[in-house]
Amino acid sequence: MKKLIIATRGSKLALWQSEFVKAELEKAHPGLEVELSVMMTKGDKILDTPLAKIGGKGLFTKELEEAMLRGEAHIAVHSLKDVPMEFPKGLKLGVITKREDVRDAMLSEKYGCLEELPQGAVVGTTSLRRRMQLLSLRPDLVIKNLRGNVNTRIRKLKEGEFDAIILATAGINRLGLASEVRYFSPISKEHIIPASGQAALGIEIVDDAEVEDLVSVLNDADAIVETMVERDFVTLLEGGCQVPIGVNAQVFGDFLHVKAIIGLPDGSEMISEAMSGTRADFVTLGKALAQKVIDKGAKELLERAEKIALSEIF
Ligand SMILES: NCc1[nH]cc(CCC(=O)O)c1CC(=O)O
Repeated sequence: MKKLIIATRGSKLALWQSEFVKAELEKAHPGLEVELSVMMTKGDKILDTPLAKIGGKGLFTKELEEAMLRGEAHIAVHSLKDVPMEFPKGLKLGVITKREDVRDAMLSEKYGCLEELPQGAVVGTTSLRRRMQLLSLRPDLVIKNLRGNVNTRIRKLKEGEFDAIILATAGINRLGLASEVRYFSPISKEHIIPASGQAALGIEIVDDAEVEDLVSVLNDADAIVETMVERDFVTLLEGGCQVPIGVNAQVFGDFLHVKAIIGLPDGSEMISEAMSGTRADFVTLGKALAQKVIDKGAKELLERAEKIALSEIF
């Protein structure tokens, strides 16, 4: 193969991620030409509705997948946390890359960190996972919806609509945006558990051995182990992004630890659990943790969370 085509969204973060993969592939395979094919997805067009209401995951990938299935592109680079668990026939998850910083972060023009936010401060996020964990720490906060790509969200912060906003540290670091705001403060995983797959890239590929072989140089063993555990956990809970689920696994040498939290969007009821094992347990640990929270009533709680999310919040 001489030329590999990457289907990509046009947002700054998507372009950064696709350019990164292009550069890495061209470095690993001298002589290979990699080209970006930029397209709009439904998720890029609908900017004013919370994602939980319009179907969430899949919204940002469908058009890219269609291009691959038509043979117009070979791969698509996604933030793994936005990648659905199942793929259309003919496509698969070919690569999981090394993770950036997995933590969420608080950005503000006025306050240095969560602890400094005054009573009743207005915090922007549309993620139910972030809303739940923020309100459980600080029930006094006022959570306001905030959509749009990373750059749009920072612009809205600077326009003064919010005292602070919450974004993934990975996106800020990749785009080099930390200096755009006065305060940028990553939030400890003890306070906010990140989303499944956060900070890794997932490369979706056409089911073709040559393509798979070319892109496989970007696989990261630790990221594969960690995100497998996280994705298994979410799959067993049948949680889309309409439901508040935080789950994060981390390997330390041969040791593997995972913790998760699920609950109601206002943080008033939550189930939180953790488990440890060895690295080799990565095939079972996510499922085992899911069973543990299911035994504590997680499915019923998530059903209530979903009803509340769809009816009351937005
Ligand atoms: N939901 C959108 C999204 N998908 C991936 C990232 C950031 C990068 C990453 O987590 O890999 C973001 C923005 C955000 O949540 O702040």
